[in-house]
Amino acid sequence: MAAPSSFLLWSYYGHGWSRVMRYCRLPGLRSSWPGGPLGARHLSQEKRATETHFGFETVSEEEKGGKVYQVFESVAKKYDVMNDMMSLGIHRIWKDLLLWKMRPFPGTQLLDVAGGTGDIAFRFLNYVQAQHQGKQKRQLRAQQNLSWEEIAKKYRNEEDSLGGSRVMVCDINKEMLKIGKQKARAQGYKAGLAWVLGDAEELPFDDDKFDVYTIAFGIRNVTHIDRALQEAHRVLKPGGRFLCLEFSQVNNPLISRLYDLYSFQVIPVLGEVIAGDWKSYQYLVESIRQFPSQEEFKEMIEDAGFQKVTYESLTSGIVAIHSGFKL
Ligand SMILES: COc1cc(O)cc(C/C=C(\C)CC/C=C(\C)CC/C=C(\C)CC/C=C(\C)CC/C=C(\C)CC/C=C(\C)CC/C=C(\C)CC/C=C(\C)CC/C=C(\C)CCC=C(C)C)c1O
Ligand SMILES: C[S@@+](CC[C@H](N)C(=O)[O-])C[C@H]1O[C@@H](n2cnc3c(N)ncnc32)[C@H](O)[C@@H]1O
Repeated sequence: MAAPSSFLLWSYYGHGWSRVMRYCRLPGLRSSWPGGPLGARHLSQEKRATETHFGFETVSEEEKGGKVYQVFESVAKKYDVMNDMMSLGIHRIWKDLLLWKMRPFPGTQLLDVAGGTGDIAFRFLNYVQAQHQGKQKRQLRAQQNLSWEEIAKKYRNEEDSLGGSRVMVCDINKEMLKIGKQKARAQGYKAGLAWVLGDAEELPFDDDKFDVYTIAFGIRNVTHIDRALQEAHRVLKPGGRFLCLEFSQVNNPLISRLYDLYSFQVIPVLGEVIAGDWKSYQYLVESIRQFPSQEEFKEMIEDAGFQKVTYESLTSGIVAIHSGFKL
């Protein structure tokens, strides 16, 4: 797993800086909050039930799911390369940090919602396998008198190499899952991994089923974030943990200004050049500005019933990891 770079350390400790500029300050880019997850209070009573946002566009709630589906259907093939290009690989460090925060134990049952092309799931499998192998080696060293057949058997047992841990990747988009499955085959991930097509707002699982629920860069795209959070709470076992990696609010004015310039001037261009898709990357940067701040999102997680809710801002608040427990 990659060690945090000096850039990351700079950014990691940047989260204490003052939050001065809350929203995008590029002229004409964002003059109002068109009914965001918390901003619905700006809409009339009548509109509140039906309207939401898709980037900076106001759309009906019925329309939003279809539009989000089209975005990820369109970007699926270029999704991984775009992430490396846009973030110069920094998204990998954020995802590693999510795993380090999770610290899964042997036997952890993980549900990765909006799991897309499997980035979190593969990291989870690498992590639990490394942990389990380390533990097995220590045990083998302690049991000096095992025969070589017994030692070889321990190494061969694929399921056992994960110590019973499993990850279920759930995503609403067939194309993203297709790319994820292809990657899993190519990289040799098989044991302890399952894929399911499903909506974060209506998860196809029983109550109290998972130890950990993760959602990385997914919840921003969901129409009813409150429903997705309630579903996360429902499917977690008592004692289970919710972890969300998502874009958040930058609190340093200078970095915020550069980040806005980069987001609006560079990212759609990269989208067009690499993926032939300006619009989807315009949606990406707009949807980031619509998402609630660290504190607002923390409140939403608490409203869904989670306790001990905390968050950590990374890279000056470009992203944050929120954590909560079902107690
Ligand atoms: C459709 O929905 C989606 C599609 C997807 O593919 C993915 C997602 C979900 C998203 C992810 C999994 C992660 C995606 C990552 C990002 C959106 C990028 C996050 C951004 C960063 C980590 C870098 C943050 C940048 C700054 C703090 C500002 C620094 C910016 C600059 C120095 C450049 C300022 C830009 C201008 C003045 C405009 C003109 C510049 C140019 C034409 C030159 C172009 C420059 C570059 C390409 C270099 C960019 C530099 C960086 C990326 C890193 C810079 C690092 C530092 C300053 C330390 C999804 O939902
Ligand atoms: C930016 S990708 C994140 C993929 C992956 N978690 C990662 O970190 O690279 C967002 C994913 O959310 C999925 N998604 C959007 N709305 C969803 C919903 N209502 N339920 C489940 N997945 C959804 C999309 O299909 C897409 O695969």
